[in-house]
Amino acid sequence: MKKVVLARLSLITPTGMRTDLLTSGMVVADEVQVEDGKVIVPVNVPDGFPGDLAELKATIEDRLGGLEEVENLLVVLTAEREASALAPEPPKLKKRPTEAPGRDMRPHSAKIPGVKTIIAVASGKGGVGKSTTAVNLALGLRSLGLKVGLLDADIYGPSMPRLLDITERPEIVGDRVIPIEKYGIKVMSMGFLMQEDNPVIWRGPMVVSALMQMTREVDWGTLDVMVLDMPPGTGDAQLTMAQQVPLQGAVIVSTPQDLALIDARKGLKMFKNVDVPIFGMIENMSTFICPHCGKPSDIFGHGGAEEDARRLGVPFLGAIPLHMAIRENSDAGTPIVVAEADSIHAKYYRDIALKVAARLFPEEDEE
Ligand SMILES: Nc1ncnc2c1ncn2[C@@H]1O[C@H](COP(=O)(O)OP(=O)(O)OP(=O)(O)O)[C@@H](O)[C@H]1O
Repeated sequence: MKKVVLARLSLITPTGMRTDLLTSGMVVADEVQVEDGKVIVPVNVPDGFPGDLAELKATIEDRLGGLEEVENLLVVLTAEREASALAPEPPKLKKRPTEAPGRDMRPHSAKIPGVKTIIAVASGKGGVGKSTTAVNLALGLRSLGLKVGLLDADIYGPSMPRLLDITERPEIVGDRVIPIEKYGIKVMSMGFLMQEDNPVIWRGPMVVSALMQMTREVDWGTLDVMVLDMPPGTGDAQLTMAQQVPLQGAVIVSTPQDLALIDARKGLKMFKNVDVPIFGMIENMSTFICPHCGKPSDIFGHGGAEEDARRLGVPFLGAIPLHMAIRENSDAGTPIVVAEADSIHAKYYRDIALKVAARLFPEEDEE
């Protein structure tokens, strides 16, 4: 079956290219996944690709979709270069278009059907616990009775398969991917589509079209809120995501160390530049609680993010201590908000979720 798929791909020469998809290296045979009628085709779009991405995707879908054995097909466009360079309409203006704004002053047209609100969880640098925060925040929002989706857009190292212990692959029905449900939330991650030993996505920033596929071609159903776990950092890929996804707001995760705070400030600036409101900063790994004696120690200093948030005029959403139980539960794929729902740590996350929900749904708060 894979041979037939590859043979069909070898017959496609994209407009403006001299050679077919396989010869040009745009499709690498080992990266094409074929399993029980499910076919995933990652396409590496080269720098300066002369053709039309939508047309290319449609051609591949057309040629492969006609095969009897292909039940589900997903064509994922990826690129080695700066994501912004491949944006469908490269954003020239820093500010979003202002025509037909909603009551939150964001354009209606950009909304994803069924998805009421989207919030980004971002960090200025890697390893500060952004994904752990995103997943526990999502579950905290769920515990408030909201319908929640979690989109792992951290294409450099998608962590949701590990943090939520998800090993199955999502179903593809028609041309829509069905997100995986875990602990009452709907989850989608590039990590679900890629094999661990086949790190196609890690090679470089993903093109915007791949993110668009994850937001718009996934069957999210009805969501009150989608939590978007952004890639760490403030580069072009992140900026493009912040521009292309209709975000209601962003939260920035930082550790108390100065360096992380300097990076966090870059994150704040990035969202401000594209007119996305900052809901606030979260200080992660703030105080170390000794698992033996329960004594708190401020290993990295404490309160850095809180002071910084005050200075920068953005809300401080809360501090999460550095605690073994948080890490152990993360590693076991059972986030602390569900694993130890009555613990003080789960409460910290739920308190943050409450503040975020109050910003997302202010009108319901007023009732
Ligand atoms: N409050 C905490 N207490 C203890 N361990 C934590 C805490 N927050 C995160 N961790 C641990 O720190 C490590 C990094 O966390 P995580 O993967 O969430 O970071 P990240 O910022 O998303 O990383 P990356 O930038 O690599 O995507 C993980 O092992 C996680 O379990």
